[in-house]
Amino acid sequence: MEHINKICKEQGYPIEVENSPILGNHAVAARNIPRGEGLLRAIPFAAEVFDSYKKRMCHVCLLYHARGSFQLRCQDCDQVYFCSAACRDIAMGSPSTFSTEFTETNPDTQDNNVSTLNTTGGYHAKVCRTLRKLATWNSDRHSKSIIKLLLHILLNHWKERQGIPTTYRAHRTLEKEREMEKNMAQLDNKGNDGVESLGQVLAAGAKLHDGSAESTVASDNVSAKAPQDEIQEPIENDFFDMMRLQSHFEDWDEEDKKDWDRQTQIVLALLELSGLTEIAAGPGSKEVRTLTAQDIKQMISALESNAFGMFDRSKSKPVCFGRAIYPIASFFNHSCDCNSTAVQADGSEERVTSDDVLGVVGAEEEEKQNKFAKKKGSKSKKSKVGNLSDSAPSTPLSSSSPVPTPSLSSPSPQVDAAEEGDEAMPISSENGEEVLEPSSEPDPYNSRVGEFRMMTFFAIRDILKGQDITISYIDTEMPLQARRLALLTDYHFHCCCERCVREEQASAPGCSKKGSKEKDNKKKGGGRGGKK
Ligand SMILES: C[S@@+](CC[C@H](N)C(=O)[O-])C[C@H]1O[C@@H](n2cnc3c(N)ncnc32)[C@H](O)[C@@H]1O
Repeated sequence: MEHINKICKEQGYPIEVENSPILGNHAVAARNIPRGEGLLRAIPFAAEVFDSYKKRMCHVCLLYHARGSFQLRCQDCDQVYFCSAACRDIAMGSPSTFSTEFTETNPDTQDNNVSTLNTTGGYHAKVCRTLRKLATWNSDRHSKSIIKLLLHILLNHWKERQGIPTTYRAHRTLEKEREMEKNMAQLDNKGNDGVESLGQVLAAGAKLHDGSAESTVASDNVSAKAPQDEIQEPIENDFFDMMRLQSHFEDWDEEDKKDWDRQTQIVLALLELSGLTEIAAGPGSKEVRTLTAQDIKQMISALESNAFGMFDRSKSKPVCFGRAIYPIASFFNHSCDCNSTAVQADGSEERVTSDDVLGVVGAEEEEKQNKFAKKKGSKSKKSKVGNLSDSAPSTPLSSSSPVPTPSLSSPSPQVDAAEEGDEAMPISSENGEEVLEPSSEPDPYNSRVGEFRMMTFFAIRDILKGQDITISYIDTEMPLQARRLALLTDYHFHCCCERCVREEQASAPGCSKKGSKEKDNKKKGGGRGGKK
């Protein structure tokens, strides 16, 4: 974990990842952290939308269109949709290439000043055929969505090996170019009498995007600033961080294991179709090795236990429309009395701050705010991560924290429910749903478009140096047995957090019979199988 700790330190994040035999990899406080301080910003290594929502999510910046569907798409596979020409060009390659002269008219946007830098060469082509095949495969939607996520993880690893920038980086390059363009236009307007020199203008543009301006966490006083106060560069993990995530394949039910044994050969064949069956032999290694069936099962199991849900929170009940994997965020262990929470950006205009998360609003004030939000027709500007439970707790998690419980979500019943739910709500332009016309597309150069579902963690209590930093994966308002059953069923572990131990000891001492009670319940039909 040394390299992750180095990155966190360099970027001013007050966390470290430690390893212990009992807790595995887990986040701890690198220094004392006051309540409300930002802990981390992270970008997904890969994200995947459920088939039935594919037209609503931009495949590149992960912007979700809550009211209808996007129009731009790959016409060959019809599996990936884009909010803008810029996002499409990042995935599919752009018709023009970068030159010092900015391009003429962009045929899609009719915008004369938009340059379409070809940063990626269109990596989507590598998986296009496979996605088309996968779409016609008669398998359950859960398996298909996990396989799609796996495909994109391996595609992103291939991109890493080719030196192709991540979609986030490519998007930032476009933003930077746009900024320079604006600055140059400004200079033109000022003409020869302009007060600023070309050098000054370009330097200003570059400064905006070299991370230093956005990440103004002072290197000499790291603790003085927090991600919620400044736009701090998020952590982008690599493939081998993903490979460090815990897998629980061995704990799966026999039936689930057999299911995946059968599907693994098909998965390997699909990966073969995209030339994605090889991975680097190790971090930074130029040598490669071929993926085995065991690798695939371990990775699928790791995705099941570690992926976060992406939720549409514009509805009265949050709807899960896909999964995203943020390796560093998955190192946060669970506690039923957690000390941090996470918020997932959803492309709304304003950035979330700790005030949004911690601001204790009285019931009356809250009602007023809700009314106001409804009146404006605006959706919530923040999207609390996860929430396995559709009935997300709106009441305080604990008396000291008014924060609804975030949680990891991949193996949740609600994920399936969301997939099912969409059947009743097909997305098409014919059924009267809103389709974004190119003219009304969001500005593709606005970094806030989609936000890449950037996840921000905040401390919801004071955390002392060396203490574990925890989030909650489930609704912690449930009683002990129900909490433990949920964690065993969906995450395959027996929770021994302080609160569980305390409550257990209050009723019957000892936390030694690891999960026996919950396993009994599960056998009696109280829980779901490993593969959802
Ligand atoms: C999302 S991962 C967290 C990172 C994990 N510790 C690792 O090494 O990759 C979730 C897994 O961590 C372990 N875990 C997290 N919270 C725990 C807790 N309160 N009690 C026991 N195990 C826990 C379980 O194995 C669980 O499946």
